Amino acid sequence: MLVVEHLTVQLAGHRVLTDVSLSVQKGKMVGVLGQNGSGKTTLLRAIAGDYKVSSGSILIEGQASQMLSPKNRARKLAVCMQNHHVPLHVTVQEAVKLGRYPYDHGWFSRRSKRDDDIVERVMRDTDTIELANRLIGQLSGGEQKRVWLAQSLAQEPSLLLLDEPTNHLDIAQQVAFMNHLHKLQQERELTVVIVLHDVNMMSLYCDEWVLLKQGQVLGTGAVTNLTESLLHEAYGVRFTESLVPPLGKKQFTICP
Ligand SMILES: Nc1ncnc2c1ncn2[C@@H]1O[C@H](COP(=O)(O)OP(=O)(O)OP(=O)(O)O)[C@@H](O)[C@H]1O
Repeated sequence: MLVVEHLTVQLAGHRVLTDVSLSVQKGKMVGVLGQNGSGKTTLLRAIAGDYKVSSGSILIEGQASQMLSPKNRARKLAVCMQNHHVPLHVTVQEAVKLGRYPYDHGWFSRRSKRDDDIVERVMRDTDTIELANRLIGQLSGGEQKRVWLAQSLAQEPSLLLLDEPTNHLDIAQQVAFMNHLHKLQQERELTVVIVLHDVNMMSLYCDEWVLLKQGQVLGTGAVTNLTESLLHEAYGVRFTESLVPPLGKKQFTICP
């Protein structure tokens, strides 16, 4: 579904990503990990077509990302970055409707019944329907994040790129957000690439991981293959790993 091969990206004359390769199958959720400045956001932005690629290739459903028109790209992939633009004065419903822009035709295009149905459906799926008439500026951080997820889903993407979507959320809100995302991923066979700082959250919800260090891939694989020694190599911090029996998932404890 997504294939990145030997990707190198330079920004302001500095090489930020070097020879990055990864491939993500349809319907899988991949967690991108790594220290601050290791290149996680740059990788997402390069996949989203925001950055020029110095060398290598990015294929989305077999098509070169760079060759897609902005509207075509927006029908295939939706992006929710850390610094998501927040129009505080619009209602939740208006904000979600903006997600239908890839399907507009011309300047004065009218929204169809299908557009309205999709907006309603994604608002139900993300538990934002009750907030429909509230102003964005009056929502909590967690509620706002669910609205951005709804807006992204309104694009009907097959690929969703999320940059630290649970940042600044309390534990309950983090779990609620990840549960929503996981359910949607399963139900719609959504492919998700998600940047997370929380290794344990990644292990609980993702199918695979990619670990970056100084713009290069230190390792990648199924969640069960992530090890304390790789994490130590990436972060310089010691971890001990344990298996949570009912879930069959690894969790990592920091050893200061
Ligand atoms: N537009 C830019 N121009 C020049 N350098 C940039 C630009 N954006 C990022 N960088 C540099 O590229 C490197 C990787 O940045 P990036 O934001 O991708 O890291 P990150 O892993 O997402 O970090 P964080 O966890 O702090 O969000 C950093 O050294 C950063 O300073």
